[in-house]
Amino acid sequence: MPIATADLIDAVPDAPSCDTQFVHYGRKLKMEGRIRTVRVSGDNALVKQTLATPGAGAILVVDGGGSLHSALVGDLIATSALENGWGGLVIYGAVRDTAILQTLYFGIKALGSNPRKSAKSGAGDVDVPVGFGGITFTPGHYLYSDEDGIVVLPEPLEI
Ligand SMILES: O=C([O-])CC(=O)C(=O)O
Repeated sequence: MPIATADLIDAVPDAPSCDTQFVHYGRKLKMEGRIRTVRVSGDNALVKQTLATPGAGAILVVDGGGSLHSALVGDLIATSALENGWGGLVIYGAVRDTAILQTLYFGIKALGSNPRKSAKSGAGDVDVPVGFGGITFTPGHYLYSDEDGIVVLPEPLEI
């Protein structure tokens, strides 16, 4: 049973928790793992490319600038992430194909949805620190996410 984020914060009161309110789109509501990141603006080629590589249990945090104008992930990219061993997705932006996403046993948090697809130029950055909701998501740090929210620590808590 993974540690609940509320218990984690009680144990480490200074741990950063994300103020952004996300919607769960996948069936898996609890996820944890090392952080990897992508920062993009209305373009999801780097998201797709990154999630096509082995995830080794990492959580991909996608900083889409909070834009809900186009979807950064749909069912094909989410399925690819699941099949490549990613631990889950936190998307500061939109998804689509949500009826299918909710059938996947995979952690997918996003701000909302939009059926419009994103551009595919490949612009953006991979594995840079990104920030939203008052906290920084640093590649290599450890992320816990559940129904209550998201907490990050430099290293997983030893209990
Ligand atoms: O390809 C895209 O832009 C997103 C999408 O629809 C999918 O992942 O199925």
